[in-house]
Amino acid sequence: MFTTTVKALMTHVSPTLDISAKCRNKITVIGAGTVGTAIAFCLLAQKVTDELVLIDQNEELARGEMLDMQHATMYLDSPNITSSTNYEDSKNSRICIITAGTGPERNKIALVTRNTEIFKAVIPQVVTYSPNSILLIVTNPVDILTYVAWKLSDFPPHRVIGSGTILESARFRYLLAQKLGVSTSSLHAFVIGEQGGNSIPVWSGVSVSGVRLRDINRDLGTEHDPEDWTDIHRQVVESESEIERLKSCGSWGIALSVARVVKAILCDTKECFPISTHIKGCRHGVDKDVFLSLPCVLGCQGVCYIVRQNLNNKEKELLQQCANEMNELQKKLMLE
Ligand SMILES: NC(=O)C1=CN([C@@H]2O[C@H](COP(=O)(O)OP(=O)(O)OC[C@H]3O[C@@H](n4cnc5c(N)ncnc54)[C@H](O)[C@@H]3O)[C@@H](O)[C@H]2O)C=CC1
Ligand SMILES: CC(=O)C(=O)O
Repeated sequence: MFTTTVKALMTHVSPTLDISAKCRNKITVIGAGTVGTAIAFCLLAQKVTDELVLIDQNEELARGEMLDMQHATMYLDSPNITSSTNYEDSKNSRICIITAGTGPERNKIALVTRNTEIFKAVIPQVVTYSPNSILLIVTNPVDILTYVAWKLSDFPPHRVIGSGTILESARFRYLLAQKLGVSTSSLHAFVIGEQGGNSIPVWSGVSVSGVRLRDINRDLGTEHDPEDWTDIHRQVVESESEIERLKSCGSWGIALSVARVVKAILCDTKECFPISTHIKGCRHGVDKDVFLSLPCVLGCQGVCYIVRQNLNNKEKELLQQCANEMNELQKKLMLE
């Protein structure tokens, strides 16, 4: 390992540490496509990790992305970046982020089936080499694939997280902030439930500096609202297809969102994010083993708490409906 030149240059003082004995923030990103690479780059640029592994079945792609990032390491405090097709290289990761998947597919059940097959190849390998890791699923449809990852890994639910509606919530906050003329950090607003068209905007909780907009406008987010604030959620839902039309797939929004989630876990910040989690038994009347988004407090163990939002009856009803539909779809996968 130590070449003659290295030995001549430095005196070796400490014993070489077993890799697992080091204090680690090792992150593995599986899927070195557009989204996986953007996530990897954000993690490095924001100095969330200094040890990153890129895994993809396409060896050349992963290597190309690795080299490109390695060439920037002098500006990134010299992180350790590797690429591989071999999961052994992901050994002892703290967090494994899964973005591996197939290309766009309009038929949801066909997409779920294809990506479930990919997960059957990926998840057991991740579990073998990083049995104590936290899984962070990004591949779409993200909620049901988070369930698939939970089933295949047999990890406790707090260690299986889906990016869920984190991006929808960021888009919601951005558009609300634009309309209100305040910064995104000055308002609170969540989109919960299932990622995509069935997502639920929690209008009853939208607030600026603690002032609830519903206390000012009782019809906010309803069909009776003359100001038509619901249009904002419509724009949130349409963002995915609009970006897909314009640049094939969004990457920066999801990448920065995921980087914040990873930082919350590694640094045990207890920050709150709308992410996909096992919501059975939360107090909104869901009794199915489904993964949907609710605001969660994240720390070094993964999901520490699910925040009990004061949802109104309509919002609870939509969440329960989502859970029932998700459960029906899950049965078709026969993973029990
Ligand atoms: N949850 C969210 O909010 C968002 C989710 N996504 C999803 O992220 C996923 C990735 O998107 P892109 O990066 O644009 O796709 P992409 O096609 O650019 O990358 C996917 C990568 O997965 C790799 N892959 C496929 N099967 C594999 C296997 N068995 N083992 C290892 N690697 C494998 C492919 O070689 C490819 O490089 C998609 O499912 C997309 O819908 C994208 C944006 C936001
Ligand atoms: C691709 C996707 O999930 C989105 O842009 O919301």
